[in-house]
Amino acid sequence: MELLNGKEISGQKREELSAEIKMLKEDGITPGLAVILVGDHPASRSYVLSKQRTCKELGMHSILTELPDTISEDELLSAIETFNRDHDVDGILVQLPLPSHISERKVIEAIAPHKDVDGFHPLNAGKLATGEPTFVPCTPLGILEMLKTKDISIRGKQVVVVGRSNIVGKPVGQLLLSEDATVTYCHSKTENLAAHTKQADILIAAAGRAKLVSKEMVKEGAIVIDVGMNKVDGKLCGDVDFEAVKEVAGMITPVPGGVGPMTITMLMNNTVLSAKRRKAFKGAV
Ligand SMILES: Nc1nc(=O)c2c([nH]1)NC[C@@H]1CN(c3ccc(C(=O)N[C@@H](CCC(=O)O)C(=O)O)cc3)C=[N+]21
Repeated sequence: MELLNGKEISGQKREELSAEIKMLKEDGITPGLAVILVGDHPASRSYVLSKQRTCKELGMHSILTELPDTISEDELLSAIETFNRDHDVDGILVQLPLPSHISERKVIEAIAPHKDVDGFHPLNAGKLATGEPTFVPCTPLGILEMLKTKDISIRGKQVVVVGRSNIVGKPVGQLLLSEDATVTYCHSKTENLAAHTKQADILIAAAGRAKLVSKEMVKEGAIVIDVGMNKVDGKLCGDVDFEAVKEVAGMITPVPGGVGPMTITMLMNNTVLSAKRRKAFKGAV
């Protein structure tokens, strides 16, 4: 078994990004990311701070707007609109989840699609589905980056995705389909889950259920990617029973230190991509 070390793979990618950022800055463009955090959920705050720290480390410009959870939907929408108009902001991220009185759909649709570095806007989701170049959600992109860095072949391989969320499950399947994988989606209503997961050359667990994937569900030598972020007894725990599954998997991502760091790196990647488009546009006028 080989460990797929997200921290290490992230480090290489961050060096590449840092060089690109340096070049953009020489041309007078500093990639800028605006993050909006509503409320003070401790986990959300810690993720957001980690995004801010990474921006700083890479020499990017970062803005954090913190709003109380009593804010109205309209006030949040107008904060987004301000960043839509701000020419120094290349990427806008509204940290999810949002308080229940605010519609996530409306908020995501308010972000200008060309600044939607999360890739959550329906226009960008549609482009991913039709195979047009677009902002791809950061976790799926991070998973692809890991597989490519490790020279893991995707073409013709059986990929099984457990989970069908709009932010991970659905887009990761579409992304790997565009890389010529054969993709199966499983979810909470799937009958005989293990029969499907046993077929996987690449198994992606993104269901949000601690230790859902047991050793019996994994084929010998499979690549196992764990997207789970569950809190169990105050400890972070993936969707895969790591200690057992590592005995059969060919490669496996740990939690923490696997997909999480890759997600943040690809958020930086998408913001740099957006800044490069800004530069191309600036060059054209
Ligand atoms: N609009 C929006 N975009 C997001 O991308 C988004 C979001 N909302 N809401 C919440 C989720 C969660 N998420 C994580 C990213 C990195 C780690 C991460 O780096 N985790 C580390 C450490 C975690 C720890 O130790 O607590 C690791 O896995 O090694 C975790 C979680 C992004 N999200």
